[in-house]
Amino acid sequence: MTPDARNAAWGKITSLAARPDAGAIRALFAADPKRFSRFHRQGCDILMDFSKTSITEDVLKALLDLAEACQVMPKRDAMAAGELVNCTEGRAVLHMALRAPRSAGFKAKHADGSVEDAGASVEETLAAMERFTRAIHTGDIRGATGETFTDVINIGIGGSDLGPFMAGRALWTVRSPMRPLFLANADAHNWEAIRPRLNPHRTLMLVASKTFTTAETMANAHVVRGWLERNLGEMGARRHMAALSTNLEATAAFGVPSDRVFGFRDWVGGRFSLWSAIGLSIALSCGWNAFRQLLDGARVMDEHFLSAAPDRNLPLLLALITAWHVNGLGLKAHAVLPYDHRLSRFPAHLQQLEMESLGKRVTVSGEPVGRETGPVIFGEPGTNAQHSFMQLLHQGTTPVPADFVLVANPDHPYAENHRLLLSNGLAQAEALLRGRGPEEVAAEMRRAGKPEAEVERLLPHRVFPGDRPSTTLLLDRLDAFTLGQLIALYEHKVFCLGALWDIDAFDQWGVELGKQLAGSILPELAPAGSIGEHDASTTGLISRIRELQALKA
Ligand SMILES: O=P(O)(O)OC[C@H]1O[C@](O)(CO)[C@@H](O)[C@@H]1O
Repeated sequence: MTPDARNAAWGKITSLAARPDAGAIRALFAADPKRFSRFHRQGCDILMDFSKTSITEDVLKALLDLAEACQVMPKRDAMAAGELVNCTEGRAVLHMALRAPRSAGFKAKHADGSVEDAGASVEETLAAMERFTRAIHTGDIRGATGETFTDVINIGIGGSDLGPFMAGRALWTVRSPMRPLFLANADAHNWEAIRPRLNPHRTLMLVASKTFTTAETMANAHVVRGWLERNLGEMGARRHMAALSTNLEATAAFGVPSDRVFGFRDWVGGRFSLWSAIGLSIALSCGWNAFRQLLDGARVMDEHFLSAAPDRNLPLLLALITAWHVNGLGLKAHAVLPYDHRLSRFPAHLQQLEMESLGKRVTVSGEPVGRETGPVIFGEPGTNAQHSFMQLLHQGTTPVPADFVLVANPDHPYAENHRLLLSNGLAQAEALLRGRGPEEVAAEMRRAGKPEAEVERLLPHRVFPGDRPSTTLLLDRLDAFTLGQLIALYEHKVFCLGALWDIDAFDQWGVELGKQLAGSILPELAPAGSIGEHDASTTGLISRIRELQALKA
């Protein structure tokens, strides 16, 4: 497809979105009693209902034409073929290989022209992870003082924390084999809050870092290693360590025994790495079988993504809905609302997955994108979200599209609570759609006996505009298998958006400058450090922090 075809396809989206009724969702329901059946799809174990968006048959067709013009599916195939789709870093992108059997034949191409059998290293690492996990659980591997391990602390940040934390929280139950703890923040208050809950004799420390150079992770790793050494001695502490990394030299230099290092390859991006060795905390805390099922769930979503027709392809459709909202309707934020408390870290995971991937302003060839890219992603589990930011979604000036994740069957016996939860999730989506007009509000106030002056005064405040879009993902149950599907669905959505916008969704240059500047500011915060050249605000704040610290000293 030529750039002209792409521009024409984008132009079609713009013109459909410019129609005066483009955002009128209620009218679409009124005109079409079959709207739900027309605009929901089932893929694997996930039902996706996008009937509560303003997408019509015309819009859907234009969006699918856009996907074709932007060559989303050929780009998908290039990713699966191990091409260097992360072009700015010259890397293949093969998180799909992490959950595929070796027979799937994933091959990673490298910038030097060599080709790697991706499945081989995946198979080897998974086997090592399984042996280690099982040996820890049976007590064949014990701590320095002969006690079994009860707690696993994952020390990592970004993709080396958010994915495992999210999945671990979703799958862990009181019957699970080990208790997981996560140490991410450079702020040692994080460690101070965790430390009293840990017994050094029974704690296994995982240093999770793709690069093994991330400042926060290495600072925390030194702190926790120091704590273990004080309690168990230097050699004893080594028996409590493992590393999850691509940087084997650095893990050795840190003192992690080589049989405790679980590697992965550079074709695994940090925010896509929970399926790799980075997921070891999930296996240890929730059990090997749970981790395996998580991978299997992701694999079935991969197969769906790789084979389903565009019109039935859940990740592509989810991406196209976002493109409609962002590029058609100009909506620049997006809420994620899982109505399942086990998914409470899912929005945090998606914040990184989506915003680190899609927060880009130039195309793969370095030209300005020329249109909006990744929206701001935020979220909270329902019903907590309702008592937090939902006010803005209902009555704020700009619509914020939302994804509701509902789970039909819980894993607890409190059926009443679950009905309450689901009724709220459904009601929020319904309220966003239907709103509440002035007649309805006035009638209700009059029925409640409010004086006419009061009705008039409060009416504008109590009206809900409605026509606010949402998409609902409905799962029968949440377990490792369906969670794997859900996470992979969003990973592939991100890929499709990257392909539509022609950006590199797999690099993250935007995080570099802050890291470098922190490196120069660090010595300047020391009492005797000299302050270098900064803007006046930064200089003023550094001076003031030093003054405040001097007063305390
Ligand atoms: O696993 P590492 O190398 O410590 O990196 C942690 C995180 O830092 C980033 O590179 C930038 O924030 C993320 O992409 C990554 O997930």
